[in-house]
Amino acid sequence: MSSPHLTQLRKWMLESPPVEWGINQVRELLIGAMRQGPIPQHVAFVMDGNRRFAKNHKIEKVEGHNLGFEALARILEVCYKSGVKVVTVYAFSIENFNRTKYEVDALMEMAKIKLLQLAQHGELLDRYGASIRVLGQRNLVKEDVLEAVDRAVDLTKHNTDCALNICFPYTSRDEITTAIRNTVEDYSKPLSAHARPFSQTRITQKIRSRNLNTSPLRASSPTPSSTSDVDDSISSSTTLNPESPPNDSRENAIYPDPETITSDTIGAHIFTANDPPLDLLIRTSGVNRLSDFMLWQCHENTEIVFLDCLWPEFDLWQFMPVLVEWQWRQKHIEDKSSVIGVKALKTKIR
Ligand SMILES: CC(C)=CCC/C(C)=C/CC/C(C)=C/COP(=O)(O)OP(=O)(O)O
Repeated sequence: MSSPHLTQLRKWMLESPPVEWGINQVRELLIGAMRQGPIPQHVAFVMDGNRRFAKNHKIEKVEGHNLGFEALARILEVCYKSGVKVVTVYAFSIENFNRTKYEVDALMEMAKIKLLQLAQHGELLDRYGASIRVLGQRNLVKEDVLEAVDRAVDLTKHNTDCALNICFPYTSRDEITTAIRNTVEDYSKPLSAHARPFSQTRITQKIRSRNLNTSPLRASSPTPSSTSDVDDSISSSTTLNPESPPNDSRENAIYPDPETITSDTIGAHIFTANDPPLDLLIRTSGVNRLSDFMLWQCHENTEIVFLDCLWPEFDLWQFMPVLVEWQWRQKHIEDKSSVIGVKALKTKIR
């Protein structure tokens, strides 16, 4: 039998109700088995290889992207059912604007239609309590697409158990730059009277001034010290009068001290600030690069996995071995840290 006939026969068999039922049972069983172990809380996907898949199957590029969307819907179900809380996907890189107008328009149209479909006929998202969030440069997206995207976000915002982060249009460098810009903006604003942290110096001055007025030990009070007004969390341009209300005029303004900026400060401005740390990042299509995705989120224990299959082919069967390996490594990390913990305890006891 010729190959197209074989493909057709295979498709027909796989789609027949008893075979489909059997496959679904096996899927449920495998997901149930995976749930017995630790589950990554945050998984990211670079959904690569849609056009190559289209080329291999002699279909339109746009059809390849459509099949890519179906693969996303399938794997979302697997992830949420397994217990993953946040899924982040690279749907459109800022670099993708360099593709032909035809393809960019098709991808934008797809985002518009599919996201609304996902949110409106929300069996999948509502079943798992998942909300849609869109991360990226909104100002690069046309108004009509933005409206649809915002509507999809709005329709699912009541869901708080899980999340689908759609990076669109996104690059990590842009995300990090935005986070730094926002941090600088925050640090350029004077602290308002109520937002000011308790300054050690200010408190000391206040106590001293009270003592000067009321304490019988006034004469023995130490003379005002030479401590500066600037403590370790704020910087000021003038000396504070402890009794005067803080004044936010330009010259009296107190600014947050840039020395207090840490990676946590920048991290709090990153798009995924409130999400669990990224446990697993998977890229399909045999390309071993991050392509400016999740550069900030990848930490010392993020597992990065490159798979050869093309994104439209990606399903539970490709995901499961990755997850099992992640669980195995997790166990290894836990064992290692408990050995270190025991060693540290023994050293302390000695
Ligand atoms: C709105 C939404 C969530 C859409 C999801 C649809 C989807 C899978 C989008 C990915 C688009 C994209 C640029 C994929 C990369 O494959 P490629 O086109 O670079 O393929 P290639 O590597 O074979 O050239």
